[in-house]
Amino acid sequence: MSQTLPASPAWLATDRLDPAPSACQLDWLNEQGSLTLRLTTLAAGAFAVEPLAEGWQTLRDDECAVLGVPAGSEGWVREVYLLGHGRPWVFARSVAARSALQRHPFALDRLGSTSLGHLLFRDPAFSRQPIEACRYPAALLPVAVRSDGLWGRRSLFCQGPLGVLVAEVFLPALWQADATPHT
Ligand SMILES: C=C(O[C@@H]1C=C(C(=O)O)C=C[C@H]1O)C(=O)O
Repeated sequence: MSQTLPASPAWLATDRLDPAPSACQLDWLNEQGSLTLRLTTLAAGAFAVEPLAEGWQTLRDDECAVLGVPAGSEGWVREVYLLGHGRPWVFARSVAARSALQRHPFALDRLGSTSLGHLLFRDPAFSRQPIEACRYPAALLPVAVRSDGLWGRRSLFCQGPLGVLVAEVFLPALWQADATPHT
């Protein structure tokens, strides 16, 4: 029996999404600044990063394509929840190719509950490529937050030949929080 592979996200420029997200969702999808900073503001400081899984894995084909490495390449994978008031608001998966990290060390594996954003937005040498978005395949989410049709985005942060691909999936609890700011 053939093994069914998890769906691969269909990433598109955010102005090509059809049907289009709501204006609020598009505003978040297109956020050019640090998501950590924006979430911290929305949470009035009650923000945290919860690491879920970290380690060397075979990267997905769509990740290898963006990182410019052969399909089936290994890389460091960091999956986290970004929490507001202790609730998961965003699921994030950040990856970098082993071949690039061996040449250009980057503390992706030593962050723990420190936000990756502090590294990427601190050093001006990191440039961000255009943001893409998709309805993120539920099968690629942690079971606890698995749901069809959630909006996800990804962008590649580059520092010379080092690329860090960051994907963020916006969870329903964020839309509730954004609609009703915490009192
Ligand atoms: C890129 C950023 O870093 C955030 C922090 C992450 C982490 O700590 O793993 C992952 C995704 C990002 O939303 C950011 O703050 O914009």
